[in-house]
Amino acid sequence: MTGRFITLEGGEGVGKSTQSRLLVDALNARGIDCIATREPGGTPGAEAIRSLLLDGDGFAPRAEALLFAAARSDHVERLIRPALERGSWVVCDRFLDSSRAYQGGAGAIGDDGIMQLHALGSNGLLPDRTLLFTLPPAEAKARLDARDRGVSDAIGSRGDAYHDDVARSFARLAEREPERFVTIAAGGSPQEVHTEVLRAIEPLIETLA
Ligand SMILES: Nc1ncnc2c1ncn2[C@@H]1O[C@H](COP(=O)(O)OP(=O)(O)O)[C@@H](O)[C@H]1O
Ligand SMILES: Cc1cn([C@H]2C[C@H](O)[C@@H](COP(=O)(O)OP(=O)(O)O)O2)c(=O)[nH]c1=O
Repeated sequence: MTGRFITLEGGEGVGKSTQSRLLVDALNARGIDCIATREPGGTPGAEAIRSLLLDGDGFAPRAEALLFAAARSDHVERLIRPALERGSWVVCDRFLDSSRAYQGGAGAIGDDGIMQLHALGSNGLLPDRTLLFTLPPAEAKARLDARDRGVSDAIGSRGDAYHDDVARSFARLAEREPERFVTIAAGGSPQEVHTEVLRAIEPLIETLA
């Protein structure tokens, strides 16, 4: 029996990490073995690549896309696939669709390029369900200001036009793959958003019965 693979996507500050924690706790409480992980990161090698990508001065667009794909490859091979194969569920804060939105749609690479890197790097692994959180930019910014006190990383600090493009790219992906994506308005309280998350995941839980 393989586990289920759930990813959380959206712009910075929409509440992905908060919802990831709530979801993993809820699944564990139902007796479902489940791990939380994140991208870029999740393994020692991928966390090292995360620091290169986010804490430095940045890379040329193709190198940036390759580094995200390389981090993902290590993460899939060493953590995600083994967990799924032993029957554990995996909840991942960002995954492939972040590369499609940030490097593919808003960046210079395009969707085909990102999907080619993913085919090579991670054997094309796709999530069973992807939750896309949406929030008006001003609300996301207020949450980020409170969390990070004005400090942002190499990608978060790109301008509003870039982040608007990212949001449009995410929306297009969700439109194109309605069977995998569920879009969740993230403006409510953490508990209200969590209720919507559980509603979106319920069909996967029912397949276990
Ligand atoms: N539903 C919510 N309403 C208000 N604040 C929230 C909500 N969800 C998360 N936050 C807060 O907003 C900030 C960003 O949330 P976080 O989960 O880190 O977002 P992300 O992982 O998408 O960047 C954190 O300080 C978090 O505590
Ligand atoms: C996984 C991934 C992340 N990113 C970016 C999005 C974020 O700006 C950054 C990861 O930071 P993260 O810590 O996830 O940001 P936040 O919690 O604020 O949402 O890397 C990409 O550009 N491509 C990718 O494939």
